[in-house]
Amino acid sequence: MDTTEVFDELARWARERGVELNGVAPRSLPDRGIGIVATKPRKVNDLILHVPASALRTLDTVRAKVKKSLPKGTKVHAILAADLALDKPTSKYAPWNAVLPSRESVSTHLPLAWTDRALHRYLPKPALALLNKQQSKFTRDWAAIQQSPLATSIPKQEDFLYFWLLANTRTFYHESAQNAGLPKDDRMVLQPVADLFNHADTGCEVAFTPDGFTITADREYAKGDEVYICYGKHSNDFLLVEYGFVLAENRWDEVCLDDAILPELSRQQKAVLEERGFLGNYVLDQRTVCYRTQVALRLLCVPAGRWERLVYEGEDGGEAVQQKVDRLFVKILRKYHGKVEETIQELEELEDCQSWQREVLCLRWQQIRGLVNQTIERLEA
Ligand SMILES: C[S@@+](CC[C@H](N)C(=O)[O-])C[C@H]1O[C@@H](n2cnc3c(N)ncnc32)[C@H](O)[C@@H]1O
Repeated sequence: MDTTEVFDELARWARERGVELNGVAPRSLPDRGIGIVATKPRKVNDLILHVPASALRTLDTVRAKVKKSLPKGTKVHAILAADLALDKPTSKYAPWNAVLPSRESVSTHLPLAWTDRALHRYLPKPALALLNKQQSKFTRDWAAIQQSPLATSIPKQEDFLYFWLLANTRTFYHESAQNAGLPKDDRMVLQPVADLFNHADTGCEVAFTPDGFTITADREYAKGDEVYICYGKHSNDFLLVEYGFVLAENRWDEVCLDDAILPELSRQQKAVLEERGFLGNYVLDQRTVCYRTQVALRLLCVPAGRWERLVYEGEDGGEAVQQKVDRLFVKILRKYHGKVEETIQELEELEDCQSWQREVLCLRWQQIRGLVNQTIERLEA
């Protein structure tokens, strides 16, 4: 079957299960696999997709054998991944499975699956922290599989990782009578066709009731336009680790400045900040420098006693302190800019990695450099 036939077959199969696609259809798109495109003009508030609860893949649709085999307390994420892994080509989900991204695509794009783990050291600090959390969850879930009778059916870790990452990138949060008693992070479901929408920082409205999901147009779409949803107000570090891409334009993006500011602080200053709950997690976005950063910079600019008054009595220290803080901040940002440049250069010279991985890491650091530059210019204006 060619791709058009595969998409037509999916749409037919989905409609048979009560899914309504109104003037949208899946298409292959450059650099982002499959996406959803308007097949006729769409107006604001048009209902473009409805997926009834009966068409969802949930804990309740998982084969009894899978559920029974896994230890009590296994996360729904792992259960769905195991169920996907055990699907045969003749599965009733075959037309849906036919549009899943390939193993190669997943292992190229998602950092947890990168075979060259040395590349992880080029992830910005928040991305690396997220990756480490993801790794712990995967290790826990893989241990559950290995302890169970499913270990013989899913013997290879890389196979389970592929399906685990599919579940990670394609599930939606859903509340129903069936999952009401479960922890929030276990209320995960897979839904056909809706899982083909790509992400933008603003997108169509996704809503659910116990009866299913609806996706409604957030604006007008011309025939041929790609229709996006927004997976959440995510930074590019988050998108890179959780979904394997970064956006060129992302109004929710932010940059962590810990590697710029922490080296400027003495051990004693770090202890003071730690005690007061202000050590680390310094963040810059397109418009603002976070309050935590302002607090840390003030400690570098005024005597400790005055700093206490500034922080605890809500004084900002006036124009004179702010100017001192801004001058110091520019100096710190310039130094950090140099480090970012070095990272970009190192990445550009990397040879033993896939070009996409080098490019996405370079792009991320170029975005960080851009935000740092923009802030220097704003402070100096
Ligand atoms: C829920 S799926 C969306 C459908 C997916 N494109 C596919 O081919 O099946 C999420 C995945 O789509 C890709 N994706 C979503 N939005 C993207 C975007 N704006 N740019 C590039 N890739 C995107 C990422 O690979 C992500 O992990």
